[in-house]
Amino acid sequence: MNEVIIATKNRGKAKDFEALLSPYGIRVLTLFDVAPDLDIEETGTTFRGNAALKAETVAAQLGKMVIADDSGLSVDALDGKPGVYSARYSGEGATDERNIEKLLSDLSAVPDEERTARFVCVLAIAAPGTETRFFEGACEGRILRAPAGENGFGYDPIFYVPTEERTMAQLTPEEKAAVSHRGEAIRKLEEKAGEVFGERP
Ligand SMILES: O=c1[nH]c(=O)c2ncn([C@@H]3O[C@H](COP(=O)(O)OP(=O)(O)OP(=O)(O)O)[C@@H](O)[C@H]3O)c2[nH]1
Ligand SMILES: [Mg+2]
Repeated sequence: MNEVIIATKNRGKAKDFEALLSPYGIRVLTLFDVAPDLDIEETGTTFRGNAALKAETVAAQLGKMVIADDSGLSVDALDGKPGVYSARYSGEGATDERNIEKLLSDLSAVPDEERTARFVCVLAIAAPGTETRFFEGACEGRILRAPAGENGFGYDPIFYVPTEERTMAQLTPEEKAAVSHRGEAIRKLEEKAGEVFGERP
């Protein structure tokens, strides 16, 4: 297993996967490499549903094993929002910057001690003729009042990780991999690598 197809068009996620999988000598291919014209509408209402949709659509199209990641930010003071809508939170033409702006504005009246949140990641692994499998991870943190840090993507600059005493965007890719929701999900997958990918010869 030298290559893994991740059914994503999010370059930030792809970088996270590269940091997570390069230590194993695994090269990451994304939809930009294998199916650039494919746009999958995320019609699900759960991370699991959307992860399955993305992985199964691409696996069926390519006839190969494919991993998809559906993930997002769940903010307690907003009853779990933006959740599965994290990428689209600021509406049509959403960007990471606009999503951050909207979230900070929605939370402007929320006191520091009530700004708890978690990142959630569900990985789905699909292959033709097999049952799709799922691996989940989460990372607890707090939403700051202003961005800090240049690394990562999405909401990373406003997501403070108490155990690291920095935002997710202030961590190196390796540090993020060690504490992130995506890292936890990948490590759970890894424990089952033999079952998922087949035993190495
Ligand atoms: O700061 C962040 N650090 C992270 O580590 C992270 N992981 C997820 N997110 C947010 O949740 C959306 C996923 O939505 P999502 O799973 O549909 O992915 P996406 O639409 O961006 O790409 P694709 O994989 O679907 O092609 C992303 O866009 C981000 O807003 C993150 N934000
Ligand atoms: Mg998406």
